[in-house]
Amino acid sequence: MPASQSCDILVLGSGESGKYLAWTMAKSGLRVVVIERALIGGSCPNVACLPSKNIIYSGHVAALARRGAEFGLPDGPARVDMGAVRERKRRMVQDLIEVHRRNYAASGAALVMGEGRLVAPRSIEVALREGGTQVCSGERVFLNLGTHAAIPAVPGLAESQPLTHVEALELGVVPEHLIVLGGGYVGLEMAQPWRRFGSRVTVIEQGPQIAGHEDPDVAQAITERFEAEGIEILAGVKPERVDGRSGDRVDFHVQGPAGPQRISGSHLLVAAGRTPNTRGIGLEEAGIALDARGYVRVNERLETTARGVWAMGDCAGSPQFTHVAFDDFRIVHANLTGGKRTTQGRVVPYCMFTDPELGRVGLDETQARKAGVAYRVAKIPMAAVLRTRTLSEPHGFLKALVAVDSDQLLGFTAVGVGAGELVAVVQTAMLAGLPYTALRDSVLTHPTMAEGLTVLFAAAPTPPVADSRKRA
Ligand SMILES: Cc1cc2nc3c(=O)[nH]c(=O)nc-3n(C[C@H](O)[C@H](O)[C@H](O)COP(=O)(O)OP(=O)(O)OC[C@H]3O[C@@H](n4cnc5c(N)ncnc54)[C@H](O)[C@@H]3O)c2cc1C
Ligand SMILES: NC(=O)c1ccc[n+]([C@@H]2O[C@H](COP(=O)([O-])OP(=O)(O)OC[C@H]3O[C@@H](n4cnc5c(N)ncnc54)[C@H](O)[C@@H]3O)[C@@H](O)[C@H]2O)c1
Repeated sequence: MPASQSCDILVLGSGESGKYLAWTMAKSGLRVVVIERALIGGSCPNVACLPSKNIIYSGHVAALARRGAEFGLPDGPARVDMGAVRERKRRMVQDLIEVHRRNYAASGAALVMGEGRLVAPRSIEVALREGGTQVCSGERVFLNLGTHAAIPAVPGLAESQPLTHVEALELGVVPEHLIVLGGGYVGLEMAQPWRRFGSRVTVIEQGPQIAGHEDPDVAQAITERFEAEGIEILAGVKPERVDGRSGDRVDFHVQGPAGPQRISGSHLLVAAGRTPNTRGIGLEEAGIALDARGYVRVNERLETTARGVWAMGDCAGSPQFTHVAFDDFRIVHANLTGGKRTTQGRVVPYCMFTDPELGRVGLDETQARKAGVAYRVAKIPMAAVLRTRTLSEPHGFLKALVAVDSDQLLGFTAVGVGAGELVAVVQTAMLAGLPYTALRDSVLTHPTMAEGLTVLFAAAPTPPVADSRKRA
């Protein structure tokens, strides 16, 4: 390997945006180099979305097995073999890595394994994994650095060597009592499978509710289901101190509404937000400005403050979803090839893969009120969607916000089975500019979850009905 090499396109980080840019540009004939320190393909296939959904599904199967008698089968085995659960996940991850390797080979993009550090705006020194260093320079440089789990400044927390999602997804044992710090996406998605594998689980959340970015009825529906499974939720508590070591014994001291409280567990998982991987790698020295939270400062075309340098995905402060990181790639690619795309106004749906799932697109009530947008609400319980009766999964609700002075769809929230798939249906209608009545009046297949949208939108109050409207 040469001690230095130059190329047309130099990508630091092989995450979702970086790898697609690399493969696409290499296929168009450009010389492309990608520098990656550890995760071929980035977080999503290795340590985040896909392995977590794999483990979550094992938890789902365990929960169903325990409900076997309800479905006319003898009770399933109570014991879960965590080694086998982990093995299924590892096989999937390994297969995905192979798919990535093949994509690199087929595209012609070079993958250099090592830790990169900017030594000039468009030059990166790589501490190679195999030993030694190499300097790579690019005509254009693309940062796709991602984030890692933040460790809040709670006394004793770092010393307790808590698990993050990375280590939790590699657990080969069922913790006796898992304490989860943070009741957001990662905390909630990770709390439930371990409960289903047999752990006692306690979630500690400093905000007044779990799923803090959602309407209170969403948080309430998820809390009810979690508590029904025996997950203990402590919301609105202030973490004060941690004693002990995760994997052995941990004493978590919090200040709650009823006074001080100690939660003792065997393992501690931190799921309290993310920190960008931008520090200590020469970005600011190379003229690439960071914002106050350490994310790379970019404009709506994802250009950084240094000429010829772009940032994409989580590290650029984009909404932290793989589908957004992918769209960041599309925006940059479009602009490099004569198009004019920006991050402005894009519709970003998401799904939290708890059971019940939470799917959302557009505004919820809290956001609409805050933005001063007048709306009417259609809301039905999931039990009104007949498909949920066939599945014995009647929990949750569907809720849509529709404009007061038109039939425009403003937003949609689904809590329940299949929520993530339902969101795509409403999102498509929103992107097409369809009125809500188009979904209400469609002939949708019976009995599907999507059919529930006809029931939901039939429940939308028709203006003018003064007392069924809500105004900001
Ligand atoms: C547990 C968990 C579950 C999630 N589930 C979902 C989900 O279901 N759906 C969803 O849409 N989103 C999910 N997310 C969010 C999603 O994983 C991220 O938004 C997405 O992976 C970000 O992609 P990215 O390309 O920005 O960064 P990443 O995929 O993190 O890629 C950055 C890459 O840069 C490399 N790197 C960093 N610094 C250097 C350096 N100095 N030198 C060399 N290489 C470097 C890293 O090793 C990494 O491979 C989840 C996140 C977590 C933590
Ligand atoms: N299904 C998905 O799409 C999915 C899944 C996982 C993660 N993600 C992405 O990853 C991002 C990060 O997820 P996350 O769960 O780490 O962050 P988050 O922001 O979603 O949740 C963190 C939670 O921890 C709480 N918290 C922070 N500090 C605390 C403290 N000291 N004590 C108690 N509680 C504290 C916050 O109030 C918040 O509720 C998400 O915002 C999301 O974009 C997406």
